[in-house]
Amino acid sequence: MEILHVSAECYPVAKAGGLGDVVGALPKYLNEAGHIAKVVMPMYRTKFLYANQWDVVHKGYTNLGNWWFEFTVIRERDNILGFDLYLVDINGLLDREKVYGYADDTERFTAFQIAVLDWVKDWQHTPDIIHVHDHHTALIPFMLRHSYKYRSIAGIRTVLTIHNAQYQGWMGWDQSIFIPPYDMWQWGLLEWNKNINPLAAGIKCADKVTTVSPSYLEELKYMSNGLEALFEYEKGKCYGILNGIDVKVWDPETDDYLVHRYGLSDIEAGKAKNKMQLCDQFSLDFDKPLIGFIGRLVGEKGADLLPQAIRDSLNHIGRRMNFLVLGSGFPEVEAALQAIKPLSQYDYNVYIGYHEGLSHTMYAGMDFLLMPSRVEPCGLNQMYSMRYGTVPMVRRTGGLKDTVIDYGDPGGYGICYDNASVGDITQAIWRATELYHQKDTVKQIRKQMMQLDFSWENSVQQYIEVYQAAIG
Ligand SMILES: Nc1ncnc2c1ncn2[C@@H]1O[C@H](COP(=O)(O)OP(=O)(O)O[C@H]2O[C@H](CO)[C@@H](O)[C@H](O)[C@H]2O)[C@@H](O)[C@H]1O
Repeated sequence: MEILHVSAECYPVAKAGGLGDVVGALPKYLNEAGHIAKVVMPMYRTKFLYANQWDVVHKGYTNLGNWWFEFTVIRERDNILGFDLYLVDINGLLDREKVYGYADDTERFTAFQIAVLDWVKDWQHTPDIIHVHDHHTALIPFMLRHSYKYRSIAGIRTVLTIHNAQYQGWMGWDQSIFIPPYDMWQWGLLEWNKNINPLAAGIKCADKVTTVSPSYLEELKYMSNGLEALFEYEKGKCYGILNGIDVKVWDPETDDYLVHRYGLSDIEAGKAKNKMQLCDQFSLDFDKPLIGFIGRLVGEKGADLLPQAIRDSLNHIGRRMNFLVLGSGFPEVEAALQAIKPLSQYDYNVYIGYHEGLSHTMYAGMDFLLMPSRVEPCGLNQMYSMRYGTVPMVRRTGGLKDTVIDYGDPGGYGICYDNASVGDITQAIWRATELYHQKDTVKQIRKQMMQLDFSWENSVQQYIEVYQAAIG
């Protein structure tokens, strides 16, 4: 089978979050399973672009409403990612450094999707499946099926994976001219609540829809930012498949970002060295448990609860632990986290921004990773932390519920709580502080977590079954 992934992110080319990790790994493991998987994404101006060799494979001329533009498709020459990688260049729209966050994101991603379909239409051969990810590429199933100019390729099957249903790419009907002329009888497929809703259109039009964990699929039926009824209606074609992690990238024995690498045989010494490095760098106290947070500082991740939970812990549990936060997002959350810094007695620090290398050192050097998410479609951080022997402290939701068992339960290894509230987080922090001093239990938990299998092999088989079902 040949599968073309269309995505806004792909690690290490461009990554803003977990979507990049998944699209950087899944195709590689599909190829290893004997299929042909390729990725096409926008040609942002990132380091990866300048560091590698490319061939031009296609040049096209097309339009977004009244605006006509040229686009170029290039392919990475040496297959260094383990799959064919194509980038689409559209001057004026995609030639930016960041993935998202521009006022014209709707134009950027709609033009990207049109360019991709124009290219596929003119390609010498067609893939069996076009696999799109999140709302940035979710108009493709509609356009492929109903825009007149893609009639010759309308038979290609489509799969949509939802990594995050909070963001849906809403467009006003005044922007409908962006979509290449289509069968007007089908306008209802684009619509949801009086707007064009690309994610909803993708759910309606894709042959199969997947979410990134089984629990998240269930949750979407009663909590999906307005799409609840649609998920209930379309449940027959939806599948929940837990993400894997790229165990080649995320391996404490070989991780290039780590100065002190370690494996199962020297977990304690390895983690101690990494913790020492973090404590030196961020003026923290090595002897106290180190509890960290890595991620986008947004409501979904429960990041707004962190400042109060940290303050309450330091005030009420006592200064028996350290905190280190890495992330960026809502300015008010960033400011509230910065405001704790002057109160630190060598037990709190924060790095505002995105830092891939630091995240790896943190997974290795922390004792605990806090994830108080309100919504967590799958969550990769908890799986990375376990692979690095760091105990996850998660709210029971979505993929967190599917991957972490409380250490108080049979076979358990993590710390779990039910509510995204300051009280529950503080209680979990207290439990972590207590657990930290049970050295033998911690050693045994670390060993157990590092041996858990979160590799892609299992999930890849489930994707293959979904593709086969889509092809019929
Ligand atoms: N400031 C920072 N510096 C360095 N690295 C940072 C960082 N902030 C985040 N990261 C990294 O970005 C990734 C975040 O992945 P997640 O899966 O936790 O969340 P995200 O919400 O982006 O993904 C969505 O898609 C993924 C993939 O399907 C789902 O797992 C998830 O639940 C869903 O919300 C991790 O690799 C993390 O280390």
